[in-house]
Amino acid sequence: MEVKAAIAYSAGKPLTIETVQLESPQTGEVLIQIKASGVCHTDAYTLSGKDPEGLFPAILGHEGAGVVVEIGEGVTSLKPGDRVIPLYTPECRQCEYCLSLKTNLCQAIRSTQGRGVMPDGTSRFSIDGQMIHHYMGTSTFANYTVLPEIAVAKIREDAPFDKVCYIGCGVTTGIGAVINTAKVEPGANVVVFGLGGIGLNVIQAARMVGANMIVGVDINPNKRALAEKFGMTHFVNPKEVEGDLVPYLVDLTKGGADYSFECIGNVNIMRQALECCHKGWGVSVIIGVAGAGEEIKTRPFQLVTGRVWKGSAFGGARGRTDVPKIVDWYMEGKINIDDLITHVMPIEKINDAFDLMHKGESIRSVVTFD
Ligand SMILES: NC(=O)C1=CN([C@@H]2O[C@H](COP(=O)(O)OP(=O)(O)OC[C@H]3O[C@@H](n4cnc5c(N)ncnc54)[C@H](O)[C@@H]3O)[C@@H](O)[C@H]2O)C=CC1
Ligand SMILES: N[C@@H](CCC(=O)N[C@@H](CSC=O)C(=O)NCC(=O)O)C(=O)O
Ligand SMILES: [Zn+2]
Ligand SMILES: [Zn+2]
Repeated sequence: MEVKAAIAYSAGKPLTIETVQLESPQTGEVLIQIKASGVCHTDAYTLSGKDPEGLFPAILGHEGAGVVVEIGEGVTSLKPGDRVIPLYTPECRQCEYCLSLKTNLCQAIRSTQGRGVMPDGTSRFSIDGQMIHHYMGTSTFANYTVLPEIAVAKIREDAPFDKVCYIGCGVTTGIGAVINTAKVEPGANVVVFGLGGIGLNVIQAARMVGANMIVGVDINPNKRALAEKFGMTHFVNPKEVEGDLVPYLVDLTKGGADYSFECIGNVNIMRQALECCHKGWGVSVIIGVAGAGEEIKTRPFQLVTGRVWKGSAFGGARGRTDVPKIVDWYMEGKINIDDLITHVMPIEKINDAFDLMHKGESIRSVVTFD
C-alpha cells in the first residue's frame, strides 16, 4: 500500500514528506494506522548523526498511537480496530530477559531492530524500489507502519491518540525512572537535571510518590513555571550559581540528593548528577542518551563512598503490561499530559517540531495524520 511518511535521507538534513510503499504484515506482525506521534529528543539525536545505530534513509518516530488495521498470520493478542501504542522496547514474555523479571530490556528482536529491519531481516518500507530503514522498530512518522505483535501495547478504546502517544516514550520514561528504576520513597530529596519532555515527567512522578525537595536544574529559565506546576520545589539555573554547581546542590539538599536524574544526554552533567548525591546512599539515574564516542567519568571514590550510578531505558517499563496502566492513570486524571504537549501540527510541519525543540520553545510537539 502507499503511505505518507517523513523520511530522513541523511544526517542533519530536514525530513521530507513522501509517499512510500509499505508491505503487508507478515507472520506475527500487525499493520497499524498511526494517528499521532510525539517528537522526542532521541529522534533529533539520531537525525543529528550522533547515534551509532543511526541509519539512513529511515522513517524516524517512536512515540506514536494508532489503530490496528490488519494482522498477520499467527497474531492472537490483537485484532483490527484495537487502539494501540507501538513499543520500541518489546515484551515477548519468553526471552531470558523477560523471564528474569530483573529488566524490561526484552532482547527478542533487539538485533534486527538496531539494524533498521523487521525480525525476518527485511524492511517493509521502500520508495522507488529503494529500501527505507525502520527506526527503533516503530517508525511512527508515517501514517501506517508495521510492527511485531510483541512490540504493541493494546490500550483502552476511549484514549485520545494526540495525548497518549506521549506515553509511547516520554511519559513512561520519566515516570518509570522514578517508580521502577530508582524506586523513590516518600520524603526523599530529588534533583532533576533537564526540565524537558522527560525531566518534567520525572518531576510529576517524584511528586506522586511523595518526595520532599524536588530540585530542577536547567539552563533555560523559561522551563521554571511549568516545572513548578508539575511539582518542582526549587529551581537552579547553573548559569546563575556562583562557584561549582555540585557543592551548591549538596548544600541545598542538606547533604546531597537521595536520588538524581540526568535528563539531558550530557556526560559532564551526568558526572554532576552523580556527585551531587548523598554520601552513603544517593542514587543517580542516567536517562539522557549521549552521542557515539562520549564517555562518563568520576572518581571511583564517589562510588566507594556509597553513591550508586544506574541507567534507565523506557523507565524500566514492560510495555505490554505497564503502558495500558499508564494510559489508565492519564484517563483517571492521576497524571498530567495535556500541559506538556505544547504544540500540535500536521505531519507536513514536522521540521517545525525539531526547530521548536532546538530553540527550547517546546516541551512536546505532537504531529498528527488526517
Ligand atoms: N533512556 C531513555 O529511555 C530515554 C532517553 N531519552 C533522552 O533523554 C534526554 C532528554 O530528552 P527530552 O526531555 O525529550 O529533551 P528536551 O530537549 O525536551 O529537554 C532537555 C532539557 O535539558 C536542558 N539542558 C540542556 N543542556 C543543559 C545543561 N547543560 N544544563 C542543564 N540543563 C540543560 C534543556 O534546556 C531542556 O530543557 C535526551 O538525551 C533523550 O535522548 C529520551 C527518552 C527515553
Ligand atoms: N541507538 C542508541 C541507543 C539510544 C538509547 O539508549 N535508546 C533508549 C531509548 S531512548 C528513547 O527515546 C533505549 O531504550 N535504549 C535501550 C536499547 O536497547 O537501545 C545508541 O546506540 O547510543
Ligand atoms: Zn523517546
Ligand atoms: Zn523478551
